[in-house]
Amino acid sequence: MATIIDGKALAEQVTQAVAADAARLVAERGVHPGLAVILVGHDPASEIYVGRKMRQAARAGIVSFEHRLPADTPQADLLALIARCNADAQVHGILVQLPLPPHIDPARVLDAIDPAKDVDGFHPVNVGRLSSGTGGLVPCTPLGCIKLLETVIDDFRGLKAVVIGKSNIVGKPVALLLLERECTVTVTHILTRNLPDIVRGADIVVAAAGSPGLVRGDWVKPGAVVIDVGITRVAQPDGSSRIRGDCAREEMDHAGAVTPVPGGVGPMTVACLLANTLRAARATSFG
Ligand SMILES: Nc1nc(=O)c2c([nH]1)NC[C@@H]1CN(c3ccc(C(=O)N[C@@H](CCC(=O)O)C(=O)O)cc3)C=[N+]21
Repeated sequence: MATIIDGKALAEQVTQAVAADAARLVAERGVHPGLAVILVGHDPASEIYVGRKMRQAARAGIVSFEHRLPADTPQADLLALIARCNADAQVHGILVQLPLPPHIDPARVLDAIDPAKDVDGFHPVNVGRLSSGTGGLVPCTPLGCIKLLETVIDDFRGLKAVVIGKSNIVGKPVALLLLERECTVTVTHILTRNLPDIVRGADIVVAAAGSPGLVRGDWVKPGAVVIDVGITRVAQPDGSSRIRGDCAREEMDHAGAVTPVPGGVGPMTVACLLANTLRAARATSFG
């Protein structure tokens, strides 16, 4: 039977470690870690995620500053708010929840965030640092994937990793993190030919296509480790809905280890946001 990697439990460990470090930062340096969370509009999923981030931040001793803006907020107003957060010494991390309404250019918004406060790791400076392996803030979901993998893999060197999905938020950065650990990395996507055959060669599979049930049991080599990043709400015949990942979980008994959905990558994303905020807060009190 495949090991089920408990993302919720690991996220709780990370959150507790952040809480301990945050308390020390307050006691020793008088720095209280602060996170600005900016939500534009009323996307129901975003409201839930933002609520979860603020609740976990509070548990870790991070002060959050919530900014809820109407869906028709002009881009210039959002940029002005970001400029104020950049200048605010109480704010160490800035998160602008995505997706943004269509009249706002996400690239302009991400460019406006001070790279030192970019706890999502989406600013071009941090993207560049990740690609050159020079220590910027790393996107939360990819960081969570690596921490989950580290619970079952000691030595990544030379392992074959196949990433499904090439987004800037997950696919590309997780591929870079695996490459940094000296995996042999193949990045695939929806137009990749013979995808099942490519996945069959993998020791590590990171499924981040957003396509529920895409990865079937016979795509996965016995003993492989499968990280399921997909979180899709799908309707059930009885009218209710449930969350599904990108992997057909019931077909993965022969895998070495798999992450569940929910309770896998999702909670780790939030915990890594807290860890990044603490890192950003710490950096301001040195040098
Ligand atoms: N700037 C920005 N940064 C983000 O990190 C970001 C974002 N925008 N926009 C949306 C996505 C999505 N995201 C999730 C966070 C937690 C769970 C999570 O905790 N999921 C639980 C519950 C799932 C459920 O019940 O809905 C789980 O998988 O167990 C999921 C998804 C962060 N995102």
